[in-house]
Amino acid sequence: MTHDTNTAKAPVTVTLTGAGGQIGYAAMFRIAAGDMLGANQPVRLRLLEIPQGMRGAEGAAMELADCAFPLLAGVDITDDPGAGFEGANIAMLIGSRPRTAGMERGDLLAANGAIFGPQGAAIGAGAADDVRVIVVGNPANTNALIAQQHAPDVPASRFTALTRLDHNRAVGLLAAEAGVAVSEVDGVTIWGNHSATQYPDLSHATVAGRPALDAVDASWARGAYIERVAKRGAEIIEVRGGSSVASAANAAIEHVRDWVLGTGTAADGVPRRTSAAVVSHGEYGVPEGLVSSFPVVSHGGDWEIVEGLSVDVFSRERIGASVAELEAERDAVRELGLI
Ligand SMILES: NC(=O)c1ccc[n+]([C@@H]2O[C@H](COP(=O)([O-])OP(=O)(O)OC[C@H]3O[C@@H](n4cnc5c(N)ncnc54)[C@H](O)[C@@H]3O)[C@@H](O)[C@H]2O)c1
Ligand SMILES: O=C(O)C[C@H](O)C(=O)O
Repeated sequence: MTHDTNTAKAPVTVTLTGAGGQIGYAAMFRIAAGDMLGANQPVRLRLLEIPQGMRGAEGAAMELADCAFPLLAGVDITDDPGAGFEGANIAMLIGSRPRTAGMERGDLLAANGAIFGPQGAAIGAGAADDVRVIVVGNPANTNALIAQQHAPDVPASRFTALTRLDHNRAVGLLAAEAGVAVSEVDGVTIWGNHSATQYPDLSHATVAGRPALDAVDASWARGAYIERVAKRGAEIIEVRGGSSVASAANAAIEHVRDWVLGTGTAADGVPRRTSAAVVSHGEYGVPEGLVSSFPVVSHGGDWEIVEGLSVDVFSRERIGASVAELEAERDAVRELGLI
């Protein structure tokens, strides 16, 4: 019989904003079960809401208690960002309005952008020294930029935005087209913004060990595929009648898990890559400071952009278009006085 040593480790404090909403609800039970930080890592959950969302968060906390998760060291519920981020090691910024049919994610900038400055400032004021922030609320990249700009004393590399959902969509759709298992797909990259301009790039992807562009029709890979991945969020809204929830929660959990525990290596010893929106230092010509999606690996608790991949003219144009949109969003939030 194995002896459970969970209690020997200090709990990690995970702050979830929007904990009374859909994605928060889908995420918190998996986090408390150990899916994000591992089966031996106790967690303390901080549920941060606005007053209207407090009952939802309270109800969810009651259900958490009813699960009696051995790893759950405690749950706090608050509508005060200062208390919500105090000592936070992981901050998952989900709370904000989702788009509805007919909207682009960028249309949420004015409605949601104002949330992220005060939350960034509260993270800067009170979070733990090792805080890692993932922004899920849309438009995620630019909201992450806003939060980061309000926390000048926190290393910029600790602010990220979620494009893992796009990455997972891109992997799933490629596997289906090629008729292989998801586990046989490697090297897919999402570049740019979590928006309709994003570029799911198969230039360096492989399917069962062979170049993806040989395994599927290249005109599909550089046409309908890109469109389908980039507009998958809208497709879900259309079919489900509401924006993605469980797949978004799953992607956010995978993003944090890989960030903290590492992306590791495949059986052949090659580092496993994924996609995440991180602050650019000018890699691949993306202007410094923008929060853009890149091919990344993580080890030692830090994301590292995979450099040196060849970028052909087609890819260069697609990346450029998405980055131009990120620049326009940055300029718009400057105009609005949000940064
Ligand atoms: N990046 C991605 O891949 C991705 C994927 C799916 C959804 N999203 C985005 O995630 C966000 C949340 O989606 P949802 O379905 O959970 O929405 P939801 O409406 O179900 O829940 C949002 C919750 O956030 C709370 N909230 C609002 N302002 C807040 C604040 N200042 N502090 C704390 N909480 C606050 C609300 O009270 C509500 O309970 C949306 O912006 C959506 O577009 C992003
Ligand atoms: O598309 C949306 O508005 C929700 C989310 O960003 C998604 O990609 O599913």
